[in-house]
Amino acid sequence: MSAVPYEPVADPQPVDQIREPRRTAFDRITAHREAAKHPIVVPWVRDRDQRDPILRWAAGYSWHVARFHAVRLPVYVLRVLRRSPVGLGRAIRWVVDGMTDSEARPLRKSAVVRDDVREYMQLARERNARVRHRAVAAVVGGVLVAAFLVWLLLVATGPLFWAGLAAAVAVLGVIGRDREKPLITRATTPLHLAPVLRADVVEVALRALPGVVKKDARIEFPDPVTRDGPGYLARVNLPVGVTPQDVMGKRAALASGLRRPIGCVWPAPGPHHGGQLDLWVGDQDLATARQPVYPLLEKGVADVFGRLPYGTNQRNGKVGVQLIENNALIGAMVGQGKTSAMRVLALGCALDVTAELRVWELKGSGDLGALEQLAHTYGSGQDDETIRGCLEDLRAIRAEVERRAGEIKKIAKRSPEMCPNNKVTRDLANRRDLGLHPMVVLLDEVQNLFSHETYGKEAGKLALDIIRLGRAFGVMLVQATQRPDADSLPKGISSNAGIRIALRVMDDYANNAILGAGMYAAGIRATDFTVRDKGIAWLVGVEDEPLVAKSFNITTGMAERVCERARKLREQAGRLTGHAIGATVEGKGADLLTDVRKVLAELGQDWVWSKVAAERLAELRPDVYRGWTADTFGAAMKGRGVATKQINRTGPDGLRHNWWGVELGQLPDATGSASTSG
Ligand SMILES: Nc1ncnc2c1ncn2[C@@H]1O[C@H](COP(=O)(O)OP(=O)(O)OP(=O)(O)O)[C@@H](O)[C@H]1O
Repeated sequence: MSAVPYEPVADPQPVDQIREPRRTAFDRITAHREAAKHPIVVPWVRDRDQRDPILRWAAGYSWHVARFHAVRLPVYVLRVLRRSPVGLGRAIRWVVDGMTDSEARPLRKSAVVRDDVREYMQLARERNARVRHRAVAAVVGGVLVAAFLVWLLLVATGPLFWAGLAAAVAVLGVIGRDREKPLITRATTPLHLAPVLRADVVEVALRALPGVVKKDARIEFPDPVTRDGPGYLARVNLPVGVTPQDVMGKRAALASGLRRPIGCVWPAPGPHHGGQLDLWVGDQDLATARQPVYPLLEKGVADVFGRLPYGTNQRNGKVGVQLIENNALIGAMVGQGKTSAMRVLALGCALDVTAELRVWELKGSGDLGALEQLAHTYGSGQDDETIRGCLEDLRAIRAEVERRAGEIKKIAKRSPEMCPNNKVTRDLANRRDLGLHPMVVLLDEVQNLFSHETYGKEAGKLALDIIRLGRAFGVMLVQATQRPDADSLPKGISSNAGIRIALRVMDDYANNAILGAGMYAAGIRATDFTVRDKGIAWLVGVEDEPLVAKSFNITTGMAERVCERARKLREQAGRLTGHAIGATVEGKGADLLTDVRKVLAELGQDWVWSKVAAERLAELRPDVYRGWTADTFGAAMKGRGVATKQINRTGPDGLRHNWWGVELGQLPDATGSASTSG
């Protein structure tokens, strides 16, 4: 940082004695010229993502209201009929009362009792004048009513008569309505509307925080409280020595002082100095506020090198997460939305056809099952077999990181401009020949891996190596855990994760284990979230400052839809690999291993080269295997746990070749127990 140049001021003055300069017309014009221009059309009308949900809501709301009242129409008719005689009585009474000036009658009586002739005469004159005016109005009204009755009884026939009668009854029903019981039932009960946030309310709430603001300490509002998105922003200069973190640590007490739900109250450091607080108070609790739908649900693709859609913040603004060159750790108590948070990131990766996904959901719930159709490796379960599969995959990924490091080194030597800082770039990732595409490894309920008696230790070491070394080479680990303790989450793993996401956690230990040391003390507390706050998390490492966001709520059905679209995109781009190819085969009602056995039986051999197998499979079931190459076959077999190997045999051409293929002995036996080798 360069030093600020110092030039002595000719005539120094203490600043507190300088008078506020007078603003000239030029100053004011300049201020307007530099002023932020308000948009001509309100932004939500132009933004499809905001406009469509509002229009959809308006249509849905109108439809609900229309149906609600249509069903109750007969009840409304009965109510009006019942009240119409009362209405007739009321109308006659109004006329009589008006013509006799009944409202001033007590005054006239009082004047008579007091023998006050002058006052009585005065009141009598006023009554006569009033009654004269009212008589004119009554005559006009009476003529109109009489004309209406003549028309109704003598002229109107058929539907016109009934319509006229209904209108007359409706008017009388409305006049005779009971003030306690409305004629029309409400179709909705609006939410309690939050009161406007005022500076004095904020000040009272801040002063009431236990042990934060001393009595008589000054609290200032540099700007007036303003409307900011769906809430209010109060910028506060806290008393000297008090920090925003002191307030952030007492969010629940602050919410109590403001008389709002805690999910509406979001204090954060202000932009100008260390004692400034930006208090944003939402109209609605973040847990219940309406959220835009996942933007890539129906169309669009993502880029792992850019920001992947994650969710929305308190202001309903979109929050994206940049995974490339990062590793992510997600932690929370059971059932708060860890897997959903992981899934929303995974869907983004799925929609980048270049990204290879390796998915290990180590609970066995199938929550990430939608990704199976496009994942290079996939496992679901907490049994030893799945954990071992995951470990083997980590070994392969570790080796892949090594290979990529060598590849990058070669490229950097050959043409340094292609990989600045010795890192994978989008251009390098797009080149298939280099194999430097993004590789995203999802490990859900990772505590089941790291605390495994046999495989846990090695898995922890491999994961740590991958986290430390893989970033620059496009390999990223996204892990989720519900137990961030030392046994279940090796220390280096949490401290090396660049992106940390904490949904509701139990205590400060878990909070800091996921978000990083000191976060709880700094007021970044995922302990403040309640059971209702599903999907809401503190995110660290996504922006310069920690932020709160709610992940897009994606149901299993939505995830399936997105993944089906992603699989098609990958098929078109020829980017389906490994397990996904096997899954596609199964999706078309075939079983790869059974078909390979058939091919071997047809050939009368106990081995087959991949190239030959691909051709024979395509003849066997063209709808499933058409277009397969030796590589496709190798990847698909690997996805089924059978690695191809080099087989040195004489072919039908009489020549000997050492090509890749599989042997019958490698295939799992009929009972399904794998006898994998190679
Ligand atoms: N962004 C969200 N908005 C609304 N509801 C959500 C959101 N994210 C998750 N949920 C709800 O929270 C519940 C739990 O989600 P999820 O299975 O992802 O949690 P989890 O922490 O992985 O649970 P477990 O510990 O049991 O695996 C689900 O019913 C889901 O609908």
